[in-house]
Amino acid sequence: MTNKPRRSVLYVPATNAKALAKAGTLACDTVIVDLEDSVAPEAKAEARDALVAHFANAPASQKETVIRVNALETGWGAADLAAAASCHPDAVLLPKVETADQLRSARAMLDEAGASDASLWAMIETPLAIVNIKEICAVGSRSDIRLQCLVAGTNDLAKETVLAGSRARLTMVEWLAPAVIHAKAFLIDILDGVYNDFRDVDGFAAECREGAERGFDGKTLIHPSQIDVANEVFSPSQKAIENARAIVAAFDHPDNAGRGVISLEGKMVERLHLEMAQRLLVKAASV
Ligand SMILES: CC(C)(COP(=O)(O)OP(=O)(O)OC[C@H]1O[C@@H](n2cnc3c(N)ncnc32)[C@H](O)[C@@H]1OP(=O)(O)O)[C@@H](O)C(=O)NCCC(=O)NCCSC(=O)C[C@H](O)C(=O)O
Ligand SMILES: [Mg+2]
Repeated sequence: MTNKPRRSVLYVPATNAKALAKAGTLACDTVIVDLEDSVAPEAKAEARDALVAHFANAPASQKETVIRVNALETGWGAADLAAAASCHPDAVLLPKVETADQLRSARAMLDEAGASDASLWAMIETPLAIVNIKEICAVGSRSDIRLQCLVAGTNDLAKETVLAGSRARLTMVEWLAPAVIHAKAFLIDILDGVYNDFRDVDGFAAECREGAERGFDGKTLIHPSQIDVANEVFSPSQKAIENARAIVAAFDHPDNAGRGVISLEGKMVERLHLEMAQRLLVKAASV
């Protein structure tokens, strides 16, 4: 887990030069340049060339940049990883991760290619990934692997599990709950999946709020119109910030020195709440 805000994480197909140029100007926290599902099989080589050209020419930016490669098991994965390594992104996102060995292999290839500064991210989007989530997180959180973020792949998970109908989102979050729990246990960030109906602003906002309540650190996005809502929902609210400041101030008061529990506005507040308040203020300062 880092203090980096990852409220709004926008996918951009590597083949879409116009969108790539635009992405650098947008208010999203992170951009994922995609070589995988948004690129047709016959355009994979062209996408790789476009990726390298983009990184060579893009103006320097403070925005976190991630490259999603094709799985190493495909015919494109190794060449994608080599191209990604040459771009020196902040992270490489591996799709369809199902075992810890896939993380070890990708880490070794990146290190060998001189990209040991890039961290790993992993898509969780198949039933086997959920089954193996503990091992994926345990190995991934080691300092020699540096798995920083899990990303829910809700389209692939729906395809694999044939989720459909009015309760599909509810069932989806039940499927994803083990990933959220293990991400928290191993201090790895976790991002919610995409909302395909990008014209449905209310539905998107509702899904963001639900994801935040369930413990996701941010939302993956497919369209610029989704950025502002995600930034707002995944930022600490003004009310939460004021409450956190009041807790910190109360514990700083000389009358409360050495006390483990105090009363604040009619509520019991313990030192664990102080830690939570401090963490929230750090997060608020980072966005
Ligand atoms: C979904 C889209 C194909 C829609 O594209 P389009 O019809 O061109 O949208 P608009 O005309 O409304 O675009 C308005 C302007 O915004 C720019 N734009 C659009 N999308 C992006 C973007 N993602 N990043 C940056 N800029 C973007 C357009 O260029 C227009 O600009 P301008 O003309 O200057 O006003 C398209 O949005 C799109 O391709 N989105 C990303 C799709 C993608 O990457 N999919 C893969 C990731 S999803 C996934 O695979 C998740 C996971 O694996 C799973 O299993 O769930
Ligand atoms: Mg997917």
